[in-house]
Amino acid sequence: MLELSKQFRFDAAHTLDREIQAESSRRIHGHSYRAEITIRGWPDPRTGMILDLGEFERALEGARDALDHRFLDEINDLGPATMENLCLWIWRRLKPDIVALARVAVHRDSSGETCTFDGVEG
Ligand SMILES: Nc1nc2c(c(=O)[nH]1)N=C([C@H](O)[C@H](O)COP(=O)(O)OP(=O)(O)OP(=O)(O)O)CN2
Ligand SMILES: [Zn+2]
Repeated sequence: MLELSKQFRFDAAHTLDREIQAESSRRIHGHSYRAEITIRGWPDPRTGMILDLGEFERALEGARDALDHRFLDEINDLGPATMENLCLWIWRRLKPDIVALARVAVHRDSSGETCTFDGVEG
């Protein structure tokens, strides 16, 4: 099998309830995120592609628009705006349009943090 990935970046604000650094985390603050979306499959013999990158990009646009320059706390079906929930949210958003979806990773490069979801729940 082959894997093909595409990325998009988004900047967003949130608050977070946590046990440590509670006060600063509860204040509205922002992060720069990079989402990396991976599909898995075999190229169509005629086109040589698993999925045309143009179509891939179009499928990602809606998710990016819904996250970029947003206050993540206001996204109803996200839950606490953690990297984990962002991964799950992006997966749920893309899966209906991208059948070959294999993995969603959310990175915060400035702090060296990554969360990855491969579609297996629980
Ligand atoms: N398991 C998780 N833990 C935490 C998450 C998360 O998404 N998943 N997120 C946060 C917060 O977003 C927090 O703002 C990050 O805090 P921290 O890593 O402590 O770093 P700073 O507050 O210094 O933020 P900078 O990214 O350096 O600006 C916490 N935990
Ligand atoms: Zn934060």
